[in-house]
Amino acid sequence: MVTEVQSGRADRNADVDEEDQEPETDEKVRVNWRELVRITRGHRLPIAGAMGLALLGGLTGLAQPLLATKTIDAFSGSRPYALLLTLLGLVFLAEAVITAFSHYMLERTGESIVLGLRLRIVDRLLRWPMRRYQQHRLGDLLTRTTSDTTLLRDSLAYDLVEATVGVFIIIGGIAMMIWLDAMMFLIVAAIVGTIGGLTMLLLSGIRTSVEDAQDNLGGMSAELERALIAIRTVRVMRAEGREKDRIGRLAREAYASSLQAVKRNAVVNPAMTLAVHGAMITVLVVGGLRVAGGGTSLADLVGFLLYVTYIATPMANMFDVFATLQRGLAALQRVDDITRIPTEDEENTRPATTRPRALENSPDTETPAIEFREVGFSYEPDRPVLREVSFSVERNSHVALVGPSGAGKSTIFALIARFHDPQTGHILLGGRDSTHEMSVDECREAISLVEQSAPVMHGSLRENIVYAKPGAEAAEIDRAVELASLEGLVRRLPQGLDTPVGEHGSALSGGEQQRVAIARALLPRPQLLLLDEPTSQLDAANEAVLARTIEHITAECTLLVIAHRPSTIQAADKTVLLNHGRVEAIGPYSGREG
Ligand SMILES: Nc1ncnc2c1ncn2[C@@H]1O[C@H](COP(=O)(O)OP(=O)(O)OP(=O)(O)O)[C@@H](O)[C@H]1O
Repeated sequence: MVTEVQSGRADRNADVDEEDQEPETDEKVRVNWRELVRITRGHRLPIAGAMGLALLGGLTGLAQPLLATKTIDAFSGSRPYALLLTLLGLVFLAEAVITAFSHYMLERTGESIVLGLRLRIVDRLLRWPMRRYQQHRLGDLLTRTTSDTTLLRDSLAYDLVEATVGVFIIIGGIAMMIWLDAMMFLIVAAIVGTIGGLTMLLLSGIRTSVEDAQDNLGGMSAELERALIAIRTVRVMRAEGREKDRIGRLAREAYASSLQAVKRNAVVNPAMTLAVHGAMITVLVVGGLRVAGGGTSLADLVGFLLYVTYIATPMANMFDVFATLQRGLAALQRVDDITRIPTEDEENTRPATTRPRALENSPDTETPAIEFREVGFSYEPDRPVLREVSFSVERNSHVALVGPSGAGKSTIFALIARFHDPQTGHILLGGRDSTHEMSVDECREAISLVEQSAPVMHGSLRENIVYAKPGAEAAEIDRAVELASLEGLVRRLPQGLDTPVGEHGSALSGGEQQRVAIARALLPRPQLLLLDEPTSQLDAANEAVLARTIEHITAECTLLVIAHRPSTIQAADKTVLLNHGRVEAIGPYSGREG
């Protein structure tokens, strides 16, 4: 076994060297319209269907000026026109129905694309490696999940609809205009092309402004979240005004960036009005002269003008599409930046070398529940937090981890929970190298963790306790409640286990919150419980309850506790004294530890 472990260590060291050469840069990959098209994958059938309908709608629309021309011709030539007029009415109706349906289909597709994107963000955010959460602010992540995806939805739904329908109408309109009067079309194209080109140039800056605005919005949410989480401190320190100024500054920066985008966007409508009116007046003047000179008929001129007005709206929309596309790209960029980050599973691709052996089934009761062998770890290069840490926790024993603040006690828990992997040495869980022979899931299945600031979540007491095992039976819940000495609390609460505990468990005392977390941790019957004892002063009654709970736990499973109370240390079978990341002493309680 030792040889196996040692060869594993060599492998690991080789991996470390490799990782050292590959620092975590997270280079920003600039997304482009191709990515925007890529996210429509899986929705292409409804898009194609809606496009088909849009095409049909466009064709019925295109037929209208032609039918109108024919009707005018028939009317002025005193020929029967009733049939033509009925046909024109029917085509109008058909266009309305088909266009409405294709719009609905495309918008629905936009919504479902964004739904898929949101689910993907949530899934990935919940699976990041732990260190990644330190690199991002919570408020900003929430903004990316909500506000950016909404922006993207608006852009996608709008762009998909307008661009699809618009392209067909414009192409058809252009074809008809060329067919009616090619020379006049060239004049229109020159006017619209020049104004349009200049507008597009101006609009391309919108993306940066929107990205800046969304970044500032994310920053603002993060600052607001910081203030609301620490609201008691904010109020007692009378810092409301300062917080308002800080948050307000980011809000104003978001406003300034948005204003940049708005300014650029403001040119779209006047530019298009200018292009369309310019084209119409030119057509009227040039066309009028040609009708007077006999170069073209009045009906053809009316038809041509109708086509100019007909494509005017989709043309104007195309500029809007370009602007919203820039917005969509800015939002997609921010979404892409966080979904590109590999999840914990994607980082830990190394397969378990052998099937893990469930600790409880292990015939070898001599193997320690957990063993550290010369473990070295640092969060940042050149700042070692743990150095050659070696100790073991025997099965069904109670070991206290003690040492001054910053000694590395919580880091030991983080390594056992596989939030990070050691850079050197080995951690053996039930005799197996947890880093090399077990998957993250398998490691976490064997342990439970009660943090010092035990998070009690919004919901009922029951929901909190059954968190790790939602299908737990009443007897199992009762057992966990009893082990955590919570029977008294459950009896006292008006709705018993179904009483809501408030946001962050605010309806419970600190000691009760800790014991709820213990009950939650014990419910799935872990082999090893990692308990970070509260440092806060507990009154004698609460201290006695905690001591009793710890006694109960040791009868159930192996306990490794970060101990701050002499009573917890004294009750332990073994004490590991940690100082400056090194194990300074191991042995029974000596009085030195507290
Ligand atoms: N996520 C992190 N990133 C960078 N450094 C960290 C991180 N977490 C802890 N550290 C550093 O690692 C060292 C050990 O911290 P750790 O939390 O393990 O100590 P501790 O013994 O549990 O302290 P305490 O009793 O105060 O909780 C400290 O110097 C701390 O600043």
